[in-house]
Amino acid sequence: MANLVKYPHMQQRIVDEITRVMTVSNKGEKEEVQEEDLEKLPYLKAVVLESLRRHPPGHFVLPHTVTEDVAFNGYMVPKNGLVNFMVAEIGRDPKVWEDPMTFKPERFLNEDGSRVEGFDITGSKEIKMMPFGAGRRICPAYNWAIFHLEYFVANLVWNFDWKVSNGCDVDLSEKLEFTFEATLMKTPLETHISHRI
Ligand code: HEM
Repeated sequence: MANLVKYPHMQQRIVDEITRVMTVSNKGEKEEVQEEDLEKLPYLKAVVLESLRRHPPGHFVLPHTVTEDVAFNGYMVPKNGLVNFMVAEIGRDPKVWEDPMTFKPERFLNEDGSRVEGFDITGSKEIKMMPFGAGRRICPAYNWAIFHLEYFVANLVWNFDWKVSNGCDVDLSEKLEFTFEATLMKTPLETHISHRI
């Protein structure tokens, strides 16, 4: 949501995309964006994926241990050695992502923007980002979480216009909160919200 407040053209593109697939009821009321509508909203999905890449809620997965000595890329990880993964760094690797620090949802879309293309969040073919981990211990709720992110962002933006508060800017810098193992905004988001008619 912070990126959609900072970049109003992205917020508007989601609204336009929803407008194309939604109907207004015969009472003139807006319908709620439903689960079955979400698959017709590729730009919305791209925004959610880009958020998970650029601002993964956890910068690490749960710690794992190796059950035997493992030689990997010239390193030896001894049996029972604790291994963690730099989730945020993986998603911001300039060797893999062009202009990685820029919030650019289009990177997940095909050329004409009609679908999310060539990307597998489970990392079963290749790992370019892993906000939910990867492999056997991947977050079992990853599909559920993505569905809820799409559902909430769609309805929040469809019903309300989110703008920066007077005199404020959106600061996207992060702070790690080890108590909850989560990443929070260093400066909490302040917005002005009005009903979208
Ligand atoms: C955006 C939301 C979420 C993110 C980014 C996320 C991310 C993660 C990550 C990184 C792991 C560790 C994977 C690993 O160790 O390799 C994990 C594990 C797990 N997550 Fe999530 N998660 C999310 C939402 C949820 C939700 C909503 C639930 C439950 C309703 C959930 C349940 C679990 C469970 C049970 C595990 C442990 C799996 C295991 O150790 O086998 N997660 N999640």
